[in-house]
Amino acid sequence: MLLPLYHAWACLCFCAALVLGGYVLVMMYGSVGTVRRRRDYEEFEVDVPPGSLGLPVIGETLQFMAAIKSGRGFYDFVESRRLRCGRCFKTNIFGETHVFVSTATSAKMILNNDSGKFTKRYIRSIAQLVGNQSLLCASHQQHRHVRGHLNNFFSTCSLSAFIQQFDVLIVKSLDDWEHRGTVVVLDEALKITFKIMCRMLLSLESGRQLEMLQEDVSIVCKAMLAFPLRLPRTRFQRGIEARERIMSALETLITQRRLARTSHEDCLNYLLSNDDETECKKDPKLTTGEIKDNILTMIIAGHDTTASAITWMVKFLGENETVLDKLRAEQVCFAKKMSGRPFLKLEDIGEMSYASKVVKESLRMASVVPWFPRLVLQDCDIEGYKIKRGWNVNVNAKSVHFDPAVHDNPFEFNPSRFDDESKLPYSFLGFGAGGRTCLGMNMAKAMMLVFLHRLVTTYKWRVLDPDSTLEKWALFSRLKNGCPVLVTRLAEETTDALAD
Ligand code: HEM
Repeated sequence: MLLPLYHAWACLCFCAALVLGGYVLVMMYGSVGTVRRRRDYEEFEVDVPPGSLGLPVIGETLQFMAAIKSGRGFYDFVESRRLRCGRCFKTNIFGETHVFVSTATSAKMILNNDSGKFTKRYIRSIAQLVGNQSLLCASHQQHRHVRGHLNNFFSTCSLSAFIQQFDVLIVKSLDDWEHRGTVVVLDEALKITFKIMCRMLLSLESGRQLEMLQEDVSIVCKAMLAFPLRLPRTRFQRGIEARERIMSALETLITQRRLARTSHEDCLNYLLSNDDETECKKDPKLTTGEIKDNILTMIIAGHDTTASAITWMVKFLGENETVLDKLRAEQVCFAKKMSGRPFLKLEDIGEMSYASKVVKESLRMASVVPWFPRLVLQDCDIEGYKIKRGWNVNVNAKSVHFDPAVHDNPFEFNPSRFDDESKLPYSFLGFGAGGRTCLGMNMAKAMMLVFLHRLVTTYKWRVLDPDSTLEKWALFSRLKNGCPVLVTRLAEETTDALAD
């Protein structure tokens, strides 16, 4: 998840390296002919994955940057090499060897990590922003400890308490869409998911405190894509300052909660309530530092991803009338069934069979987190090739999602492909897999389902701009145009007809 960020700031280094690159190239190899011989030699190595390491120093960084700049995203870069070299290939980006794998079997081996040969990449500048006790940066031991506590909170029973709150918030947010006519879905979804995350984590719903937090989180997110230069007014330094403000606001909130001993229905309350329990040597409570770093991590990891996923889902549905009709029929029937009961419950979500497949199919097609980077800790074999310690291996989720050998007609938006429960394991990687599977997976699915239910039973919409260009240098796969749609309220006769 962090590799794209690393590449973002590394691109600045790269520009400087470009100037030096030509010089170094000539100095190191003397002539272009020598460079060619080196590349030819690499291609004939038998036991390492195929693929070119490109030019000395700069590798294939130029091509990588061009793919990202094109707006089609990094997938183009990976896909052209996959077609040429096969499902396991190597390249060199920003001076490091990267191996890309795109089979469900390799995904299983790397993400499950039973051999302990892989670890999530640690990037110092990211750790400075989210905190080194964050799940994204913690050591193996600390990760297990923090994850254990958070897993308990994210269990189904906590989710059940939040469904109604999601629903109230979504109904309120969707209420004024019809008066606006044109709505940019991504902008609206970002507001909704930020509020939901802050409600669920800290019981913050509105007011100046929420606005300030949103501003600061956005500064931290932008800093993740910046060159990590700690000079006054640099983007990175502004991110560090925003982090400090967030930490201090969380510190105040935690102190107030401890002093007042008031109870709230939120994640912070859950983590602090462990304060009262007898100290357990095996699994001690989370420290204030761990709590603060991970609240920030969850806001960052949860709101942008879910908002992007919602946006793609609205686009795919808007462009696939048959699927939308089938979904609307399911949801309108459902709405009639629960008439008299104003808000949704966890059990309702469990009954939304087709809608759940729509969510899954949207995540497959969108591949919001397109690849998962890991660092190789020991030499190993993948797909019959030798992989060296210190290399990066990337599980290329998007290629698995679009592999015709795994998913029939992969470019068709067809939720019914998930009717068959016995699908190849690890063929759907929308939330990752193994010990690093998305912590908020169930929560994200629930948010998407509640949103979907309210949207399709209240509105019809038309996608105004079908452009699928990706936002450049965004944290996740986000639509550049944000998906503008024209919204109109559904006529009552339509919903009545569908329910009959
Ligand atoms: C549709 C929305 C979401 C998508 C597509 C998504 C996707 C992912 C993926 C693919 C990973 C694994 C990355 C890897 O293995 O390298 C991940 C990790 C993570 N996600 Fe999500 N996520 C979503 C929503 C959320 C939400 C709502 C939260 C809120 C808690 C969240 C918190 C996290 C955290 C903390 C991690 C790191 C887990 C760890 O390393 O142990 N995500 N997410």
